Amino acid sequence: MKYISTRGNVAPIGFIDMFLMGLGEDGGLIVPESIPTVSGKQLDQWAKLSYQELMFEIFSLYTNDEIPADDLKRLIQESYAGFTSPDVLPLTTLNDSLHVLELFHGPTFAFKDVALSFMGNLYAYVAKKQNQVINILGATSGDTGASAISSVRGKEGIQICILHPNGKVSRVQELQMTTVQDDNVLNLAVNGNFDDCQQVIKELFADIPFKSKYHLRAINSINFVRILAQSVYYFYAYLKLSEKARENGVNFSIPTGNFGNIFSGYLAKKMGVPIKQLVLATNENNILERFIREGVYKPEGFRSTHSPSMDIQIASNFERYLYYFVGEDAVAVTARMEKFKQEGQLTFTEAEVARIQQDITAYSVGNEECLNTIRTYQERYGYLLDPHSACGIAAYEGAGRKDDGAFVSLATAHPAKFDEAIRLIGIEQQFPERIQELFDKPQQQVIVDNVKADIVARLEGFYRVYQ
Ligand SMILES: Cc1ncc(COP(=O)(O)O)c(C=O)c1O
Ligand SMILES: N[C@@H](CCOP(=O)(O)O)C(=O)O
Repeated sequence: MKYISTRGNVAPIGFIDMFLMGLGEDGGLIVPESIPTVSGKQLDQWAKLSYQELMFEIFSLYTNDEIPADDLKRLIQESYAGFTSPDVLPLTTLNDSLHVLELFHGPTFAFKDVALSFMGNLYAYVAKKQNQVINILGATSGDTGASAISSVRGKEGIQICILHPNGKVSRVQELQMTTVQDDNVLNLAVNGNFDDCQQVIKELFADIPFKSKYHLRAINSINFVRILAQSVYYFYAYLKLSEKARENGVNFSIPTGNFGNIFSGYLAKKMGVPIKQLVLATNENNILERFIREGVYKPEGFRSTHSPSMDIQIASNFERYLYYFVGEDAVAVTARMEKFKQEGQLTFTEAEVARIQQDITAYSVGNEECLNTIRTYQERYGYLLDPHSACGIAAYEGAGRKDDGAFVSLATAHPAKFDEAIRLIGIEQQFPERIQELFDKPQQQVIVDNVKADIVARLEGFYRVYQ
């Protein structure tokens, strides 16, 4: 298996090189040259596998044996040892057709741990094998940063800098990132929003001399390994449902911001998971919903919502979807992305919108609707949703076709991470100990304006130069 760029100007590379490259050096996103498929028979044979065993099988289709099987198995086992559920990702049934896949039982209580616990270990493995310094640069609206820091803090050969929007993450997210005292961690709190942070890091990844000098590495979903690791939970959810529950197929409702969570489902479907509907849930930052409903991809005023991790306008993985939408034609992707850069928007024809809607159904969730959903599900099922997971459920309620098989709604964070919203509906929750203890710890972060030169100066003072 080789990997190429959506813009067509990266010579095919192997798995480890793809992992290290992160963003394509031509500014595109990395995708596999061809997507491996899994037959129904093979899927059935995987039904009894543990999460770790399933992940090993799926990754083996992509790694070209560049990581010996025993090493890959060990890395996977170690990555999920810190998850608190024996199932890693428990599937909770709320009613005959609605199931919630809980992706938040990792060290930082959000779904990002599913991929990043593994990626942290993989970076440490590569650093050791290749005697490399790994300088990680990431942008976060709160969860990716906390999870990435947790996965590499104190690890030899790795430095990590995370940019987050100052004052626009939840209190717990901020504490999770900034109470880490290890020397290999730098938190930059940027006076701006998540899109500003993401813009800066994408520019730095596209600056090849800078990237090479520091050997910059990505943990965001621009890195295909993130997407691949997240695709595993779609297989897992499908296989965890009883044969009876999934006899008419399976559908997913997916809280989405950077398009990574849903793109992983799109990939799993292309690999052979018999998924019928992919329902994309956004909050009031609904560029993706407008793209799917109206065929206009255009950022509009940023809003702070009760689901701050999804307060995103420009979605990284949109380009990966575009690549498959235009028939894996890198020239067409480049032309459209160039147009987007020039004109600030992309429009799609009616016929194209109809095709997009065959792939994905979209629903945007207002702030009040988000809170009402949390309240209703607490009353109806005694189940406390976090505001992001509530967007997924609201989208299932508002846009899912219920007569079309089982529905799995992805629960992407623990409600304790977003107590600001939970309190608004009058619910007082007990925090898990690992969250409660954060409130007594000192914080370390550097507040910077959204000025690229200032951010670069901070990075240059922090990263080790690769010799
Ligand atoms: C809790 C939570 N849910 C959902 C999402 C959406 O995921 P993605 O941006 O990968 O689509 C994010 C991050 O954006 C998140 O942190
Ligand atoms: N919600 C994310 C935003 C970054 O997205 P990523 O999937 O590209 O890492 C976060 O919590 O930081």
